[in-house]
Amino acid sequence: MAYFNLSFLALLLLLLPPLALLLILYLIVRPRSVKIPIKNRHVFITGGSSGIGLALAHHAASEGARVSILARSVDKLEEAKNNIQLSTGIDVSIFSADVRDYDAVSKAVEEADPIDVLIVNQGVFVPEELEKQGLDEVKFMVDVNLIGSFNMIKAALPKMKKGDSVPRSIALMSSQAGQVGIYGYTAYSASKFGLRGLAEALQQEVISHDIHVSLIFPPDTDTPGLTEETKKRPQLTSIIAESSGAMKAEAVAKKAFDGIKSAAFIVPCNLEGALLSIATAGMSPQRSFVMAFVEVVAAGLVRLVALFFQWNWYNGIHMWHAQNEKLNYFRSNFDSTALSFYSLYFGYIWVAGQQLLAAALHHLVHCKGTSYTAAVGCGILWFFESLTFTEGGFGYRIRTEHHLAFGIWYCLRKLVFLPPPFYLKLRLLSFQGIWYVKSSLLTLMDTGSCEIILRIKRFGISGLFFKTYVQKN
Ligand SMILES: NC(=O)C1=CN([C@@H]2O[C@H](COP(=O)(O)OP(=O)(O)OC[C@H]3O[C@@H](n4cnc5c(N)ncnc54)[C@H](OP(=O)(O)O)[C@@H]3O)[C@@H](O)[C@H]2O)C=CC1
Ligand SMILES: CCCCCCCCCCCCCCCC(=O)[C@@H](N)CO
Repeated sequence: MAYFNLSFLALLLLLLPPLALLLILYLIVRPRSVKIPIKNRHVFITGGSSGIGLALAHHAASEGARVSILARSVDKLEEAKNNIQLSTGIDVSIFSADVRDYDAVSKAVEEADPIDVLIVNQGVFVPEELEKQGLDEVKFMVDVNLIGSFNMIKAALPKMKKGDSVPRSIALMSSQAGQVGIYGYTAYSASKFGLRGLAEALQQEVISHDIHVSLIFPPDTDTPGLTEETKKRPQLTSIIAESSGAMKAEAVAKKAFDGIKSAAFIVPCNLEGALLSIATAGMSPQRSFVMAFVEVVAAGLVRLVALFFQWNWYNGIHMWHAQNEKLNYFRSNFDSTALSFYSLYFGYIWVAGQQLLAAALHHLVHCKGTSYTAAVGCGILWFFESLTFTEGGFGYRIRTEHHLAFGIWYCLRKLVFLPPPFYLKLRLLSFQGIWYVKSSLLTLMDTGSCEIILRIKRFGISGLFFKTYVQKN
């Protein structure tokens, strides 16, 4: 009995602090939780003719809202209007305006019904390193994403304040790149970080009018905008952005509306987004006492996870540059016709030396017999290849086997000895592999002094291999 009482007491003592914290948070979180209705309300979406905005419009219509969309292209607006009407039977009002043009935006708001839910979603993104990017593009992103949002909100606010006594919402489409700066997104991230300042301050200004601000943070989302973007996105931007995966526009729209309806200030869209939101909670309001509890309790741990992400990203950036340096070295050496064979020859010796050194170091550090043998084996194969490169058949026989052995050894080495990000390293590896094959072929073709016969031959179960036979004229 006494034993039971004691353990009961211990349990109570253990539970008391978290329960007390929950209670305190329940009492203090501000602004208070509120529900924003969508059905029969007027939802106005900028950038509603494409991608996430279009998915938001569909979603709002399917929940029985009256929907208006604003964008520049009338054709795209008409098409969106017809699509939504066809699938939901809801009539959509369309407004053609550039958010950068305050007068045009005011006119649209004037013509529209009073707005209950304003979703400022328009956005443009042209990723590039700042050094290469034109200032016109920087200004373009800041103008459309940030100043355009100011124009829209400033135009809509007076009428929104005067509405009936039902809670209203202003939602802003940010991006996970608006929570953490990402390589290639200096201007884009800045424009989206700007929205956060706008939103935090605005919430304090409009709370007394029962208007509630939401900030939505999607990861990469499959939209026409993203398709365009990925055509010119720096490889590193993609590698880092991929840490958060990709979503469908409909899924983002669903998360966005869940957030808007519960008047959440921060609206993450996936698991990484939830982590990111806890890591960057800062001084943002939090209406949910449960989420507030998670933020308080998990803060230290999530910060640690964030630092691991940074570790991963900076390693990726470092490796990418190292790889690029090698690439440039070979490229510049391959350019000259006379030197091309020799540079390839020296290039291989150089790599062979590297491999042998790596193998030796590896052995010193790990003392693992098998990987040592494989590594040395590969190194020797590299070396042989470099010696026999200009001799024709022999070199290429070795090359085939060496590629297989090298590939397996490399994968094993990456898998066993180098922890995350495995996929990142594999990417760089395949990048390197493809480059080796491509550049050697290109060089040989460039010289014009040799005849190339490219044969694809199947080796039993080992798959497809490229064999190149070179003969000097
Ligand atoms: N796709 C993604 O990976 C992610 C996107 N986001 C954000 O989501 C939002 C929507 O992106 P997404 O759906 O991919 O983009 P899309 O390019 O597919 O669509 C953009 C929409 O904005 C409109 N628009 C663009 N410029 C203006 C302007 N100056 N004035 C008025 N309307 C304009 C476009 O119409 P028109 O050209 O006719 O004007 C279109 O309707 C953006 O704010 C973006 O930053 C956030 C995270 C990830
Ligand atoms: C505790 C820490 C957890 C960290 C998880 C971090 C994941 C961050 C990835 C950032 C992805 C940015 C995508 C931007 C997409 C976008 O806006 C463009 N496609 C343009 O539209």
